[in-house]
Amino acid sequence: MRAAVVVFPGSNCDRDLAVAFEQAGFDVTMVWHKDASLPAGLDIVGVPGGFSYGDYLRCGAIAAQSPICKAVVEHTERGGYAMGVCNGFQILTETGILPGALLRNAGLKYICKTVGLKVATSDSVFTQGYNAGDVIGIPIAHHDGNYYADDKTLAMLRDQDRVAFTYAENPNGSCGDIAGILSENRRVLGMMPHPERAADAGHGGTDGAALFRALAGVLAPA
Ligand SMILES: NC(=O)CC[C@H](N)C(=O)O
Repeated sequence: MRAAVVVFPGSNCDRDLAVAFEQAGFDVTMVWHKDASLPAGLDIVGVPGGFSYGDYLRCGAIAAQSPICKAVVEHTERGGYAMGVCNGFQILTETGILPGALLRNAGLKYICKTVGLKVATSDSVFTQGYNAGDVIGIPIAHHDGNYYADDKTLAMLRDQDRVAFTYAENPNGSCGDIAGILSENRRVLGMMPHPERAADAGHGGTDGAALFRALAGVLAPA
């Protein structure tokens, strides 16, 4: 199984995401933002957290214009799997791969703590290792994690069962307590909390590991 992790100037969770993929059994290739293509035979691309391009303009806005993001868009348009964590989620919304936007936290402060995350659907390759309704402990670390979408988009996400995770206690003002969403074909996940920071006993929590294990279970060659 092959995963790629995109690296932007300012990414700081790229290695963590790579290790989480590796521990689940993926071979991982790091891909630089200036590369115009993804490795052949890829099973999933990870867009990591961090401060791409210093968060200038808007978090993820400049990264979304990079050569590699054009390749990520094409990969998802072909039905390829992708997941974006934190800044990666911001980038996926800026590319238009996922709907909505991440605004400044309602309290205008950077928040770094472990939060209770409710699994809203187990119907995806990312969340099938959990039961809907499970509350898991996953760290957040962001100042722009306030998910916004207009009412029509929120209704569509709910109707299509595309809300992956909600916050048990909303830390940032996100519409509908939304912490993570799925694409229409359920093959792209964007989430603000960091499952790769709770994927190993050394992290102090392992609730994120089931996400990577589930992915590996589905994407493993038969
Ligand atoms: N951990 C992250 O990816 C941070 C994302 C972004 N720089 C923010 O603070 O909102």
